[in-house]
Amino acid sequence: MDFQQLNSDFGIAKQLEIIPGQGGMPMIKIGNASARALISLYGGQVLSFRPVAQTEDVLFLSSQSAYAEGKAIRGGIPVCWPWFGPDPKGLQRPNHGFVRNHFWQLAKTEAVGDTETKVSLRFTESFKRENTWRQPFMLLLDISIGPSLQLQLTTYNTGDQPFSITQAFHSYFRVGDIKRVKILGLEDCDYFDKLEQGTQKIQKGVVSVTQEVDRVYVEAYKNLVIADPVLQRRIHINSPNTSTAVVWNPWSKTSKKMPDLAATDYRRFICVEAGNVAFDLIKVQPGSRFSLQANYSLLPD
Ligand SMILES: O=P(O)(O)OC[C@H]1O[C@H](O)[C@H](O)[C@@H](O)[C@@H]1O
Repeated sequence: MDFQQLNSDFGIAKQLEIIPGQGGMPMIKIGNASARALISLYGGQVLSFRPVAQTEDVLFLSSQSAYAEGKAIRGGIPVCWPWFGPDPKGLQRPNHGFVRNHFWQLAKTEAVGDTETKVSLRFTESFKRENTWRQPFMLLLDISIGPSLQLQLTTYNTGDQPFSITQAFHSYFRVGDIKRVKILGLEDCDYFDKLEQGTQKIQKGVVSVTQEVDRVYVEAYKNLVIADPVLQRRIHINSPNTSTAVVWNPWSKTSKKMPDLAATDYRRFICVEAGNVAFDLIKVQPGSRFSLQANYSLLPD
């Protein structure tokens, strides 16, 4: 990786630098008047986002994470595409698709004054991909680092056949104490409980997490809030083009089976994932595109 060339093509003085990160992987380090952020080209993954007034990161990143080709980075916001969860065809292809396990290309960087920095990453069909995904495509991930964190993942169908995808921003949010967190905005929604073979249930009241959870909420609201009384903040998640949301925390027992999480890490994060998951299948016609968007902002609790 030629960091000098990357910086000469994409660096922005006093705002954006491409650095060798963990495992020598290229990472984009951003600092502007609004926030600090770190984005990995491997996985096209935002690893850190911290508005300047905050002492704690908005995102959780595991200190035990692997930074190795073929493995996903545990934390931040992995991109799940072109399927969410296990391989829909049962062909043993990776969980959550393949783009979180490959390098993306840096396509564009831009400073909007000194308060917002924009980065666009590209993943094209010419990249190494699973040989069982043959549909031509191009993915563009637009990231805005400002007072809030904004993501837009656009899928372009560049072939002559339609294809269908599921997808998600698998966001790991840093919380003060999982047992005291409340997730607002899913009240009365139906959900599939993945821990009980997908049994359908109804959410009564706000979501609190006191044990392992793995749920796909359907007809979920576009605005969700994680209320965190310990860090005294609320994380607002807005995702206009989705009708599903996933809530996941592995808790102590399942965490122990995960080599890239420390034993007590489950207390410090919650995954609330905006996406088009399960029955929210998106069909992308030849020559057309679809954008998954999410906006993450903070307010005091
Ligand atoms: O370990 P990973 O492949 O990153 O998946 C981690 C988790 O992601 C999602 O939240 C799924 O709903 C879970 O079933 C899965 O365990």
